[in-house]
Amino acid sequence: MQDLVIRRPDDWHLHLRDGGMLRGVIADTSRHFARAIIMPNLVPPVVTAADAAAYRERILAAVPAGHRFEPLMTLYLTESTDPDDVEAGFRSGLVKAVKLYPAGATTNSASGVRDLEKAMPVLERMAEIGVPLCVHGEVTAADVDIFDREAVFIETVLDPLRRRLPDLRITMEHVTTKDGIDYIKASRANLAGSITTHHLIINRNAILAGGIKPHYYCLPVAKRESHRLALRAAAVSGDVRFFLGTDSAPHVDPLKECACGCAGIYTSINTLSCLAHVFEEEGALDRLEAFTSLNGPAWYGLPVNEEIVTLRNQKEPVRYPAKVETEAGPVTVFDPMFPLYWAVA
Ligand SMILES: NC(=O)N[C@@H](CC(=O)O)C(=O)O
Ligand SMILES: [Zn+2]
Ligand SMILES: [Zn+2]
Repeated sequence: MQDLVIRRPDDWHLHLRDGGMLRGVIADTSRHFARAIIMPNLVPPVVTAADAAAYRERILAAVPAGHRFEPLMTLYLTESTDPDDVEAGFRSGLVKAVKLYPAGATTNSASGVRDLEKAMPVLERMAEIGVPLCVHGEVTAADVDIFDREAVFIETVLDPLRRRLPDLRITMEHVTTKDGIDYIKASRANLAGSITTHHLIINRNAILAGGIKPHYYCLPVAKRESHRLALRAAAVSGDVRFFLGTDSAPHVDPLKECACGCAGIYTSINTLSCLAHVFEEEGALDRLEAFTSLNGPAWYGLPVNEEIVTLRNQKEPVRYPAKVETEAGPVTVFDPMFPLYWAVA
């Protein structure tokens, strides 16, 4: 038996939803993670600081007694977001980042930004006062191949935006390509990237080979193997610009197992076991803590957690449920397709 002791992790990209789903999934995060950047893509989205304050209260009310968990709130950027509201929310400590969803890019992104020009006043204010912009980095043009959407976003949206507002701090969330990794590595400042658990484990074969597997479908969609290897290399490198954002995104099974299944993979419950497995495979267990617990706080300007968690390498595979039952319905848990031996003690 081998133990690995790390500072308690944070999740820098998480979907908790609301109501019965929130109540059903929150414990899987708050059991292991101290904090999480909470995605604002509810229906309707979290657009104002008042919305974020109310959502934060609903999250805290759902955290089980005895768990300590701090939700880090974000605002959903729209073409009519008020710069003063963002500034007031940020200065009060409530709002940690603003999230850019290109309209139609992903789940619940219909109210996202169509014309970035319209959002320039708020982006300028954010650059001025240091509010990070989290981006879902995919273009939505129908003529761009879905596997190229991240690379095209970098070239046509992200890079021009960074040249125009070099002081804007941008988190490229759920990076899925070597293009994204290389772009972040080449940047001098003000750019970082989060990487999900599942994109370190699956490539697009998981979705498409041997039958269509909706529980491996998420956005940005998993790419070919060379990209997965680039993500792994970045995650285990210790480079401060890369950190964990699980993008754990629960949907009830009926909404995934149908003719037009929605995007999202639920990993909160077994993420740390999966990550320890990946880092062990890469001979980088000593850098797991940087990825899960150090680099994210450094980027967001927050203290690292003082609490620790112990990961224990056990003989028997870790047991976790195939589905989480919530009041909203069953949610299938990410299956890495290999047994996990690192348990959170
Ligand atoms: N990642 C996903 O596949 N889905 C997310 C949205 C997102 O992060 O793009 C969701 O809200 O379900
Ligand atoms: Zn996204
Ligand atoms: Zn997400």
